[in-house]
Amino acid sequence: MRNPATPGAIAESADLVLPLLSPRDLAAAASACRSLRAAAAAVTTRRAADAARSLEPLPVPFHNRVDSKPYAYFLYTPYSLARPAPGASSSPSAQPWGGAWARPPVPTWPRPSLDGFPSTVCGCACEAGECGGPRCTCVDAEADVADTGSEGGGMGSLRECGDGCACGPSCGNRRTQRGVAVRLRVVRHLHKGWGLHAVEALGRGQFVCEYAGEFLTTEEARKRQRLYDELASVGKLSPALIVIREHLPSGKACLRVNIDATKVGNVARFINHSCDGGNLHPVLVRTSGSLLPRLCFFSAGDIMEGEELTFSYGDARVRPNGLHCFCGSSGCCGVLPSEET
Ligand SMILES: C[S@@+](CC[C@H](N)C(=O)[O-])C[C@H]1O[C@@H](n2cnc3c(N)ncnc32)[C@H](O)[C@@H]1O
Repeated sequence: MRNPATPGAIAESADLVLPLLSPRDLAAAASACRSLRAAAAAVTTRRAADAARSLEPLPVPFHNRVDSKPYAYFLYTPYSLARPAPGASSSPSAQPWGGAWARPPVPTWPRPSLDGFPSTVCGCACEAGECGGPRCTCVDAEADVADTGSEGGGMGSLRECGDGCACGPSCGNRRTQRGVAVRLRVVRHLHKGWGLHAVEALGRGQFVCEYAGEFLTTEEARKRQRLYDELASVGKLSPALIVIREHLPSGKACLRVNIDATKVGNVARFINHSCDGGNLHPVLVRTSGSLLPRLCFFSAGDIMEGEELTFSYGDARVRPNGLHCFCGSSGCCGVLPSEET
């Protein structure tokens, strides 16, 4: 029988356990012995190599020339998750990240029901290649953005095929459903924390990523926002809770969607604010058969290799404890817009 105290046996067990640990617990384990220190260092290196932990078609590495943080810790989801009902099993609290075993790329298809509601079975029955065309019932003639690269500011809208449609994963009317297919990296900034950058040049109107996280009720979103504001004001947290409001032509809010990517999210949680509107165009995507819309980002214009990806978080309301904005744009308000809950 193998001696469980030999370095080989320790390394084997470490590879099962260490990827589940938070950075603080990983550091504690590393201080126990030499073998664990080496195993923990390897986990850190692998975490820094892919923020998306093989859950996207391409890896998204961290890059830090500012301080010694190798990566940001959070749980990854490629698509938004409905928050479990009170009493039901809660959202995951740990997820293996940085193990030596090669995880087979997770298929981005079929996606689970995005909003936790049973999918209504409406959809199109187009012939192959006809989805998105004039006869496709998934296309909304009223939608204001066929041109998702419009630079007019505001939020665009788009309709895509979904669960109830006869088409499959390669359908041309599912541009936002195949994960992050452009090369990105997460770069450390001196004053803004992490930021998301393009590693390749992007053309205008290209799909970049969805803003994925936990769908929250408004009550829960308000509760979390209060806590996040407190922690952010003392520099202990970079919150990533976004509130989307859709308005009726009358101007009255008719739909509010809260997505929190702070604890569970995807690469979009690293997108910083820019007072000039940034280079990303937010688009609400409705998928046939799903009740909740998804927030997706398209490039608002041509984007250069290496450029930081940003969008406007909203209008800055000057609050005494509002965070300082470091977007660097010529029209910078000086204060980061904060969510009015
Ligand atoms: C959605 S997160 C963006 C990623 C974040 N920088 C990080 O390190 O995880 C939003 C937070 O990023 C920071 N941030 C975003 N845009 C900023 C800006 N223009 N100036 C200063 N800080 C910014 C603020 O701390 C804000 O609460």
